[in-house]
Amino acid sequence: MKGMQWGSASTHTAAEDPVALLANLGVVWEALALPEHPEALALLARPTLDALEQEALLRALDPVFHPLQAERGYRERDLVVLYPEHPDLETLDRRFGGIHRHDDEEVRYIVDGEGVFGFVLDDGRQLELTVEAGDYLHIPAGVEHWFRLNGLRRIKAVRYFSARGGWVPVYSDTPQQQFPHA
Ligand SMILES: CSCCC(=O)/C(O)=C/O
Ligand SMILES: [Fe+2]
Ligand code: NI
Repeated sequence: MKGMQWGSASTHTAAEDPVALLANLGVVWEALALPEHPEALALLARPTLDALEQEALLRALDPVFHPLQAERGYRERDLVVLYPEHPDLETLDRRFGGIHRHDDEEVRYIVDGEGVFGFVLDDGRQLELTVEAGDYLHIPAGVEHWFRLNGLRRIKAVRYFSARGGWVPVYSDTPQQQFPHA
């Protein structure tokens, strides 16, 4: 994790551990080392990947996927590749930038770049985590969260699914607090 920040209306103490607070919601954040796989590292260094390159990268990352498949029952995986020139960046920003939840778990393994996941805690406070390559995030169904790109405007993340389509955003009317955007 690259860092975290609290929402403007979320009083907190320095002693509070955001990962522990998120664990109360069932959110799992873990550091999961990227495989030392020369082909994967070469593909990860590319700004964009075509369909064949994405599949090659997913196969190279299967040593991470297979244990998750056995342990947590994920059946499929695909790749999100966002970069400054991506044609749908604004649409995706709007789609995921608002507070939402999903009817299925949201499981993301960040393999390149950075992104910001925000959460509404069970006491209503809000915080953001800046995630980076090697971060594994599991958001249970129903947890209110959001996602935005940071100034880097670049991320590659593997999405793991038990069932497809259950993670369409269901928007919440919880007002989103202000976060000082670095
Ligand atoms: C980096 S994954 C893209 C964002 C996404 O899938 C989601 O649901 C965010 O909440
Ligand atoms: Fe989401
Ligand atoms: Ni503080």
